[in-house]
Amino acid sequence: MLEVTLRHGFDGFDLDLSFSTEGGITALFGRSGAGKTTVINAVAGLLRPDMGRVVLDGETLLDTERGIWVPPHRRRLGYVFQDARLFPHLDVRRNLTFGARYAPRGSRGAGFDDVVELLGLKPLLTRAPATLSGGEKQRVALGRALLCRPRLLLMDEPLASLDGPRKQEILPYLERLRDGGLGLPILYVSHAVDEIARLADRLVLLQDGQLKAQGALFDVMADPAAVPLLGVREAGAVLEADVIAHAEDGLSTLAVRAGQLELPGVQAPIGSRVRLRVLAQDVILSRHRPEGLSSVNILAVRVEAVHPGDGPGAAIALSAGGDRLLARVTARAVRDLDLRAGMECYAIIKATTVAPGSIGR
Ligand SMILES: Nc1ncnc2c1ncn2[C@@H]1O[C@H](COP(=O)(O)OP(=O)(O)OP(=O)(O)O)[C@@H](O)[C@H]1O
Repeated sequence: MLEVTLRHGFDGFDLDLSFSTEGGITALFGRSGAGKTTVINAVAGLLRPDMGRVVLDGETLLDTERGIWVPPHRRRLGYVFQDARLFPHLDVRRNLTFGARYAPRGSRGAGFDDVVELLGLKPLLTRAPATLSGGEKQRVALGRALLCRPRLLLMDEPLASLDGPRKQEILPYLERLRDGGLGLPILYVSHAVDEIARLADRLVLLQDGQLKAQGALFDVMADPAAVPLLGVREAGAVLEADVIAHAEDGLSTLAVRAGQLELPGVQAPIGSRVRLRVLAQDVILSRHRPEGLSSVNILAVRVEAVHPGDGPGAAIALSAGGDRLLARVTARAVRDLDLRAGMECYAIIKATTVAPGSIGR
């Protein structure tokens, strides 16, 4: 749907990359200064790169070789930035209808009522921006962007200025947007791995202006080569699970491909599908099925690859009945357990976080 090739130099910084998306939410991840905003600006038309090509749904927005450059206001893109940038003198309703003015005549997409419903804006319509919380402001900014009926939504760190609880408040709305059938592709910049693990369908990893990995979220998150980029504490697989039962003691049973897991604090209803984030540092490997452990979350796995790190650690790519997992163990454990590709062993999962929502489109 979106193809991006860019080359651009600032003093002391060179951007040179190429990636494509396939709809859904594509997260652009990289540490500060990796070039994420530069990419967004080039796609938006706010930056004219030295060389590049941007094609959206078959329409060329930029092609430096052929001298094509569509100005920003003709690109039909929506933006949501870190700060909501609402018009302070207009109430929420008028901020929203301002967006609708920019919708091309006859364009298809969500209408006012749909957007108000999707983002839960009804109680806010008569409020002034100054009276809204940060999360509420971002919901209005998102609504305004949707009402322009863009072909692509660009979101640059939309949650970065929010505190933890406000972030949690807005995430379900972004999930609704992803799953709600609008079919609007989103390029989503973030340097928060938890946010990306929860929201993204695809992941593009940047470092120092270069592309380091791109692909389906499940694949990139479970790729041992991505560990240094994501950070050893944040790296870990994301997988889908079906909620099967909730027990009275607070544990819920979830099914993944390789078996069942018992997890606390699962709010999602029985029958729903959730995302599990399993940090690499929360996976322990054993050659034999362990017995008498306090953890009941043990899956039979096969070692796919052993990826030594620069330090004392190693990342181990695992297949759990087709789901991908990632474990981080010491180089000494690799030797002692004689971990090799193809080996069958057991993964003990110490902890996971659970997010509602479906993926796998
Ligand atoms: N207009 C500019 N002039 C000169 N250098 C720039 C300009 N814009 C960006 N840069 C440099 O390009 C590099 C990438 O910046 P960019 O804002 O794209 O990174 P980022 O990944 O979005 O970072 P952050 O997460 O901190 O926002 C940085 O080194 C930055 O200083």
